[in-house]
Amino acid sequence: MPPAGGRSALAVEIRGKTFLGADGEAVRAIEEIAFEVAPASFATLIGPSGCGKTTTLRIILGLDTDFTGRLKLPEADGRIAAVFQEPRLLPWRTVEENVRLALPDAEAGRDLDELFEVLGLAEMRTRYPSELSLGLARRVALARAFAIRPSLLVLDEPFVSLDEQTAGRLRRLLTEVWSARPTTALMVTHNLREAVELSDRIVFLTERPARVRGIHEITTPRSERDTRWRETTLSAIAKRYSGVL
Ligand SMILES: Nc1ncnc2c1ncn2[C@@H]1O[C@H](COP(=O)(O)OP(=O)(O)OP(=O)(O)O)[C@@H](O)[C@H]1O
Repeated sequence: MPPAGGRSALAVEIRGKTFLGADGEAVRAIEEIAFEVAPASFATLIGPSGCGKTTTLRIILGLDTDFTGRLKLPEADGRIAAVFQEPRLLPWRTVEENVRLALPDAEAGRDLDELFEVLGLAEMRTRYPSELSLGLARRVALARAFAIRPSLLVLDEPFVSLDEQTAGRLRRLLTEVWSARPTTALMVTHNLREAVELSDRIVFLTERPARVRGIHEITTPRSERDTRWRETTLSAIAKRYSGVL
């Protein structure tokens, strides 16, 4: 149990979510998704295309309130940071300005040297988004998310559309920056390898309308997750959840 008044888990209980489709037909996106993410741990949501992953994140972010169920955020008045597939940087602002704009006024002058350093952005602070590759722009989006010291970090496919080498480097950077500033994190991905590398807990969803198909816990420290461990873990998961690879 967390101490009274301290950080608590993210608890998600979505008992139903229905959209009204363009033709007026009801589209049941989520049937029943319930899971928890322990304080300062990293969880991943994985499931087939169109099963309701982004909808779940939008509900958690408060962008969609039309659902049945309830949510418990890690801190009632805590900050939530979101990293989307598109880095969403302001093109007329430098890298540093883009990151600082996310800070509350009282923290506007805060020292961000270490954060830029750990994300390999120290030399990029005066660049503009148009001068950055997608991989670099995603690093800036990560810097902006961590800069606000969020109590909850939500990531929607942050490595999609990158070549494997760039994606691998970004995953390692995320592990490093998150390990130095652990916060309760929930990521959506299609990529099980990515989930296995980063997560403490993987929540598998079914086809739409989404239900939780199973929850896989990973207790091996990230520093011990070498190639051999990854392959063994992936095949154990594939055996248990056929069709997820
Ligand atoms: N605004 C909307 N209006 C109608 N239907 C919607 C709306 N948003 C999502 N849906 C439908 O709800 C279902 C879940 O969508 P969602 O984007 O959450 O899936 P996803 O798991 O994130 O998909 P992907 O893996 O392809 O990113 C899909 O069938 C989608 O077409």
